[in-house]
Amino acid sequence: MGTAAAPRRFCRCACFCSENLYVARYGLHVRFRSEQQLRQDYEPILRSRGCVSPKDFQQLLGELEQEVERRRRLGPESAARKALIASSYRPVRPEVYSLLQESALAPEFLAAAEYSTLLGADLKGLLQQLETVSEEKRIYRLPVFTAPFCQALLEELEHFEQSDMPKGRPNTMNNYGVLLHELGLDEPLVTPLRERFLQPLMALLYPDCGGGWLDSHRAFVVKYAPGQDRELGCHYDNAELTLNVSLGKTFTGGALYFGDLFQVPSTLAKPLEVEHMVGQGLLHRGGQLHGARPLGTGERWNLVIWLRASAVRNRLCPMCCCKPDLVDDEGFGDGFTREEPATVDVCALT
Ligand SMILES: O=C(O)CCC(=O)C(=O)O
Ligand SMILES: [Fe+2]
Repeated sequence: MGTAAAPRRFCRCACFCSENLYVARYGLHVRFRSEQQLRQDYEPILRSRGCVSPKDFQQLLGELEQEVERRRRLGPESAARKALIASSYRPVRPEVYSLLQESALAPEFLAAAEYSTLLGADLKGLLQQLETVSEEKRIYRLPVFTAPFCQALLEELEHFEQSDMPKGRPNTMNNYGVLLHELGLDEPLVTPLRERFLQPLMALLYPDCGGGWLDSHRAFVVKYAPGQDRELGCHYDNAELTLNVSLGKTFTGGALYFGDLFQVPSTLAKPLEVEHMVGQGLLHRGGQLHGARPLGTGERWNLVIWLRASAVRNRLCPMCCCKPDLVDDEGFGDGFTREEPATVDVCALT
């Protein structure tokens, strides 16, 4: 008789509360453990970016302390929002909450995923089904959803955005947007998309970055509009791999730019500019430095899926670049696990 496998517990790395804190005013990511450490590590660069007076520094310190506190509370607060949304939010497009159907996916995406599952499929063959945006940076593009599905998802996200429901924000760099798991879209939409379609594709495209070992994700929508967020600073994702799908609406500007991998010391002197194409998704390595140029006109909504492989990140946390210091977390946490993923699910065979 088979016993249902216990749901896996995911963790985050303790560095979440001390590393990579974003200070928008000075366009800087900092490590923050104490005032003394902050001064020691960042005084010259902060000064060069306009943090000059003692008052400036005290203000920065206060903001960092607040950000650390916010990060500490994030897990439980997110779970509470999710529960409230599940009990009292009324979707406008309920069909996007039903289990992902192939009819929601672009034929090109289906074909590429299907090809990837074939015995004997190889990278060369798969590349014939995708657009190579940059061979050197290993950035690829392909249509992901059908136009009607994009439209339905966008309507639903906008309806939620305008509702009075509490909203968690994607990250410290985006103040607008939606976390898909809080909305209840992980189970019907993002997890099946990852497991059935993205996994085989990523296994061929990025076998060396955990593409064949994806076991969790963090999915969110970023929104850029006049008077709201308009651009995104240069960063790398807390993910092994990323899918970024342009959902619309109509807009100008907002192109993505890509530099080198964050581990490579470089100056971002000649980044690669990549325009969005509505309905299409870009695939890139999470560690590839990137950002978004300012929006010109209109509104830009993108679905971003940070794909994670515990087998890779358990060895080295991409945020602190050390062996992760594991802390139990809600849901997928930050994709770390205490055990390695099993190659064979023995439980399911008993
Ligand atoms: O603005 C975008 O489309 C990129 C978003 C992004 O890179 C991120 O949220 O990690
Ligand atoms: Fe990103």
